[in-house]
Amino acid sequence: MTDNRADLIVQARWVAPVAPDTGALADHALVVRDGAIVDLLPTALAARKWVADDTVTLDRHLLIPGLVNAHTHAAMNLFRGLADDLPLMTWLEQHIWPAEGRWIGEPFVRDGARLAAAEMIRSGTTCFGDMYFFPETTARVVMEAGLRAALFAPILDFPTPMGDGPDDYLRLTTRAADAWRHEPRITIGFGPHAPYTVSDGPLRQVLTLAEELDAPVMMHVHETAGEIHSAVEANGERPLARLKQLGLLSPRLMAVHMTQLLDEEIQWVADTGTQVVHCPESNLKLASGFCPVQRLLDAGINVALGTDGAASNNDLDMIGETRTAALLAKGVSLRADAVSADQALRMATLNGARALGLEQRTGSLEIGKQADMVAVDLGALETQPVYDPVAQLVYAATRDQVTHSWVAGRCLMRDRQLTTLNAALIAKNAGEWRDKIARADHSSENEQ
Ligand SMILES: CSC[C@H]1O[C@@H](n2cnc3c(O)ncnc32)[C@H](O)[C@@H]1O
Ligand SMILES: [Zn+2]
Repeated sequence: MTDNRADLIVQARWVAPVAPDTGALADHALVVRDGAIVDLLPTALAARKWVADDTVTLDRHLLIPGLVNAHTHAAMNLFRGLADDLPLMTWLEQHIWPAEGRWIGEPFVRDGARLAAAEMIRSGTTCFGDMYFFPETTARVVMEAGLRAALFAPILDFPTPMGDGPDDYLRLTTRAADAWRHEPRITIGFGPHAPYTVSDGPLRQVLTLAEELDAPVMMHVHETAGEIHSAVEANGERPLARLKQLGLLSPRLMAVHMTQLLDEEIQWVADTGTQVVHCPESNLKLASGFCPVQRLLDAGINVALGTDGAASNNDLDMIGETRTAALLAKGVSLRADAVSADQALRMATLNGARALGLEQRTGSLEIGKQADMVAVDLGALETQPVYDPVAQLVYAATRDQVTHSWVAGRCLMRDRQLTTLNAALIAKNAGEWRDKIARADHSSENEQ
């Protein structure tokens, strides 16, 4: 093997590596060998230095690290639009949990995760953090799609279609972690659902097992003011204080939502290195509240971005989510410099990878990392003229301008054509699920 052999060179009008430098490099080429990035250099030099099997020239495009959706429930794509315009607990208790009780099983999770995987690839996501039932079914879809994911197996106090209770869920998670430990594109973690659905005993077991297996933990925390009020009324303690007491606050924990935070609590999160996942559109739609993102960033906390599931967002569009995060932070802090375009892109990429424990593999276009990247065509009229490519991506571009996607150097979308998934079949299956679910909903209405 000669030193100058490469598998792929992508020559782009701009490359935004996110790290070590922010901003965009003009007319640069990224060189890939054996799935990893081996060089990033001016295009004019690349042809002299490297010989590649395949060269892709993208002369209107911005090449960025693949977006990292740090919190979603992929299979819930099949519940998109099932229950809208409701607050969190009504939405969950009266609509989503009954629907999950009726429909969740491996076929639902397989078809829902495929629909989500196709949507994610088409909108620039290459890696996601997922909390949902039957995580190994989702893992098989991730492998088929060519994506990368950290899958958090649910832990709850009560029975569900996946198991009888905490002991069952914990057993399933450890078994799955063992089964997938050699697959570099899959990480299995623990997903204790929320402080109000998991009691202290199982939470202590999650902590012990996660440390033993060196696995990440994901939990919905301080999503609404109601969650805090009920906890204080029931146990005289705010949920975050309880998690701190149990020893759960650490870099291993991804605390999702975090809309209700006292100054003292922000300090605990910073001191323990706890990761925060901000889901602005789900928080807006369920009227849950606002995460104080700029205050968290100022305290040195790693803040990642997630869409949450398509049943509460209602899409898995990380470009849209990034824009919402940047705009909302300005409104909430009354500071126009809060969450700049560069910071927003970092939250949507490197911060997500860090939160998921995948920072060594993905999240930026740095030599040695896996070649997880997407190209966005900024040549459209709607994104002309281009003064600052990163600002244009965050404030003006839309997801349909994503043209190419690669994970570990493998192409998942070329010129908007999916290469690993069958879009027509996925859409057909989604329609069949809709018919079944709507028919059942309709007949139960008639019974009442
Ligand atoms: C235990 S699997 C995941 C579980 O979480 C539910 N869910 C989806 N979105 C939210 C949210 O914003 N807050 C709390 N719980 C949520 C989902 O329906 C599954 O039951
Ligand atoms: Zn969620």
